[in-house]
Amino acid sequence: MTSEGQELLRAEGLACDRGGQRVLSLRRLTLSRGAGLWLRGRNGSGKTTLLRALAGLLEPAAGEVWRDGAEGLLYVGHTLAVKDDLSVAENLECLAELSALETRPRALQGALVRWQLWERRHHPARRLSQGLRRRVSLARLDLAAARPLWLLDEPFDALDDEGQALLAQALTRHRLRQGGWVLSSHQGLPAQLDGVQALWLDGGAAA
Ligand SMILES: Nc1ncnc2c1ncn2[C@@H]1O[C@H](COP(=O)(O)OP(=O)(O)OP(=O)(O)O)[C@@H](O)[C@H]1O
Repeated sequence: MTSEGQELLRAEGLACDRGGQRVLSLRRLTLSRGAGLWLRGRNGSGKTTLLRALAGLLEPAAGEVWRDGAEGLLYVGHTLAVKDDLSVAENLECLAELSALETRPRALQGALVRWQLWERRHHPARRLSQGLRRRVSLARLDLAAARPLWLLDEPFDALDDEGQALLAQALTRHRLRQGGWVLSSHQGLPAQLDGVQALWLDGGAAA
């Protein structure tokens, strides 16, 4: 049994190096169940580095990251892992399998419908615009309800207003079921996400 406000993620005294240089120092970051956190900062300020460290994909030079639960996390990187030769539906299934997410046909169908990809489900991904490719990548969020922690690198990139609204809905639903997320975004977040806590990174130190 989990309850609102219970800590989902904590990092303390974190320092990360890339190419032998210190690119991130962060005294403390916490995320509670039911909360979201928006990482902000200029290009190169360390948003991707921090997300990868929080996901356990990058070993910090110092400090500790603590994550709640055996239920795990979902990390969605900025690079679109969408394969040109696969159809929209095949790509989603492949992404779900790679992340060991739900792959039952009904769940996959529901995700395609929700992200308004159903009509294009047989199209090869090479025919998709960048924004539609981003939707294919993000549709896996619908299959990741059981992962309490989502870490998303620039998920709003290339999305039109409708795509942004779909993502905002997915993020809100996750908070309502007591999941939590950390995402980076250069652009302002849609109005549905007003009030989300922001953390500014400043290339080496977090404000
Ligand atoms: N593989 C790497 N080798 C060396 N330096 C790297 C590497 N990856 C990132 N860096 C450096 O680490 C710093 C932080 O990069 P990072 O990608 O985390 O920033 P970011 O805030 O996500 O940037 P952006 O807004 O451009 O996506 C930058 O100075 C970058 O040049």
